[in-house]
Amino acid sequence: MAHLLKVHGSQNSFFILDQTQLQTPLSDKELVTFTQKITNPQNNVLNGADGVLVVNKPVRTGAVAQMRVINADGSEASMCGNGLRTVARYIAERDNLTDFKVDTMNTSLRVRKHEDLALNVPAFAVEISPVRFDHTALPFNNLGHDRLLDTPVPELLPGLRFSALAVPNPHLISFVSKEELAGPDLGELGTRLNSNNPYFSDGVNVNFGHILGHNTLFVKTFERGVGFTNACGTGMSATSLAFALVNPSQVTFNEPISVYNPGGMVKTVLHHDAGTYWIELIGNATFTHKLEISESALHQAQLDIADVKETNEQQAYENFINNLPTLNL
Ligand SMILES: N[C@@H](CCC[C@H](N)C(=O)O)C(=O)O
Repeated sequence: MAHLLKVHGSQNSFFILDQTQLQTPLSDKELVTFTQKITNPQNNVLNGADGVLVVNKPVRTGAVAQMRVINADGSEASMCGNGLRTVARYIAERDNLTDFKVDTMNTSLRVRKHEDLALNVPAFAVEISPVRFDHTALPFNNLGHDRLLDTPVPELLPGLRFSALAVPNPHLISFVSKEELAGPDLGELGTRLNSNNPYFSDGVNVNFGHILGHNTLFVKTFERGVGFTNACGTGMSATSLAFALVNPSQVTFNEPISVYNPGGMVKTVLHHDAGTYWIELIGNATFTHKLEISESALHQAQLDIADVKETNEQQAYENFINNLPTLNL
């Protein structure tokens, strides 16, 4: 029997599949088919998910494992911040570690166990880097700019200003009013830029940030390969850095920023060392269910789940979010 975990970070939900525990790892084609099926809520496996996090053996010296991120539509992302926290916890418990490195598509990133976010809400801190601003890193084209930093871009949406950061997955960010946050713009722009369009040829994660105060933000994300999500870890990290660069008087580096999102709250800490930006993302790593499935069912993407066990961690997470301050949004 193979084991899967259903997990979430700020209710950005995933299945974790540890390929090192299988007799035969899934091929890339099998991973795509399996992900598209198990994440689809209509297939009734725990209401689907935003993606599958695949754990493999490390590929770089110094890392203890590799994480691959398969989005719900089968595309592969270079990074996933909420997902990395849950994979960090999985590996920490599997290998009895507290501070180590995990390979992602472009680089190895440091992860470490953090004090619990609240009673019985385990938390991890993960490095988000490298950060790039140039249009080749996203990539974007045909907008008449090499980089966007609080730049009006009427081709995208008249009246809003945009910043673009790769961390290293691509993020487009705009700081908006309460009314704009609640309106249709995010869904329309996210859908347009993740379909065939002249600007973002590989699609882009679109984040609307709403400033709540000093070092305090709300972020809502339309995620590439997924659609609206409860939270996007790399999106909240990129939006935190854009917040500091666009509104320097409202942000202190090296001190936690509280980032609220539709699924809860995380902390980010901005660093600027030797001319290089990097971000620490701190938040819950919650395991909600353990599942068993035969290896042959996995390979054939047959969702014959042999057993599902609830972990009882979700209640503690819900207590945590019920105790967050009420936001006037
Ligand atoms: N939700 C993730 C980001 C997942 C990747 C994204 N869909 C992409 O294609 O870049 C996060 O928590 O960072």
